[in-house]
Amino acid sequence: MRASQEDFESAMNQVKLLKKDPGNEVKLRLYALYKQATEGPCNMPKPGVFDFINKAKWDAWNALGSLPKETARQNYVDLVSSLTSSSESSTQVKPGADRGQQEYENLVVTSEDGITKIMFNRPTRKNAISTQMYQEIMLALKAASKDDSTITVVTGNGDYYCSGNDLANFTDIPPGGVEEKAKQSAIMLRDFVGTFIDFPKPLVAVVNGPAVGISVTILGLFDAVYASDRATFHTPFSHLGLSPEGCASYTFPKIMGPAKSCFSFQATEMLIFGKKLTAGEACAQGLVTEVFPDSTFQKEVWTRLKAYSKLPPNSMRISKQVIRNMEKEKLHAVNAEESSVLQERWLSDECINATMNFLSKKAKL
Ligand SMILES: CCCCCCCCCCC/C=C/C(=O)SCCNC(=O)CCNC(=O)[C@H](O)C(C)(C)COP(=O)(O)OP(=O)(O)OC[C@H]1O[C@@H](n2cnc3c(N)ncnc32)[C@H](O)[C@@H]1OP(=O)(O)O
Repeated sequence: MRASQEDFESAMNQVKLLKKDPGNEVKLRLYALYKQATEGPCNMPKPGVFDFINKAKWDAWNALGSLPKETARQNYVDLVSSLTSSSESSTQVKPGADRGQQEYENLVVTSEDGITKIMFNRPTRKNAISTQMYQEIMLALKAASKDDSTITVVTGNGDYYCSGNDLANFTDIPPGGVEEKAKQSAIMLRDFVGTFIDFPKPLVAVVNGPAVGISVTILGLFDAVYASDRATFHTPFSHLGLSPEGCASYTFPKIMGPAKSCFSFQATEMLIFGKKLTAGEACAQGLVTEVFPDSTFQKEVWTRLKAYSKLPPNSMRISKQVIRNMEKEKLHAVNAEESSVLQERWLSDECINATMNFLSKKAKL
């Protein structure tokens, strides 16, 4: 069932009654979804760079791209519902409380109905993963592995699931120079992927829109992947002078390969030639569990997840161990090898030129 006009209006009223200021990121998101739901794609001229407030609003609305009005209305209702429930029955997880520091800057993490939801929250950058965001995702996963929830879900805010590594990560060079940056990044990447390999509870990706790069490769480490039919799956490593990570060099041929072969041309077409798959194609290849029409995606997926979250948690955790443990050692070895190969790749002319072309706006995928 989609959110009706009545649900939408009721959500608008609830926003006015919120006891706690939800913060600027969420307010911008509410604004953008409201505009998209009522007027469709952004139709305002872009404000000047010094008109900060209107520029931020325009960016947020424009970032929703061609998201259908009905989906925006549903997302608005879902967001308001998560805000009202987080201030009432559910817990808005604040890792800062554990760490004695601030909340996540690039994620919205909520825990409700036995499900911890980790939502990428940089919609104006298509949820590209900055260095800080890699750290926040690792922290959020570690917290989720110990909390009371039964299932952990990863999803994206806005029209994208995630556009992969933030290419601006290449510009933040420490005093030790680019070699030092590559070394630190390889360690970070290995730890990041390792957190997914070792994650002890059922881990589900709710892929709300296009997914790129590392956000695609790590899907092979999830226990279920539900995708909207707007989602696409793209690993343009050769276009960027890179090579696969996230254990995809091992998991993708295994997932996509025909039963009698140790090799899969579908996997190589994705990982070497950068072929972008539609959600339907990714499902046919086994990378996606099930595809849903975008208009009913959120409703159907969350109804199903809520039912799954009521299953006995220990049984689910043990089943995951039984299914995954035999592979863990191999996955850690693959992860170490992929990270070490990338450490070299990041210093190559092919990678540096491709990254600079993107950052100087000469090229997109
Ligand atoms: C020295 C070594 C350092 C290494 C550090 C690495 C650390 C770990 C690495 C792990 C390995 C990961 C690999 C990958 O993930 S590879 C994939 C990388 N991703 C991309 O190449 C995507 C690039 N983005 C695009 O091509 C397009 O933006 C996209 C097709 C995703 C969307 O296009 P669209 O036209 O719809 O939207 P915009 O381009 O206008 O996007 C809005 C703004 O967001 C910025 N953006 C989007 N994606 C990224 C990104 N991945 N990195 C940085 N910025 C991104 C985009 O530039 C727009 O910004 P402006 O509004 O300022 O123009």
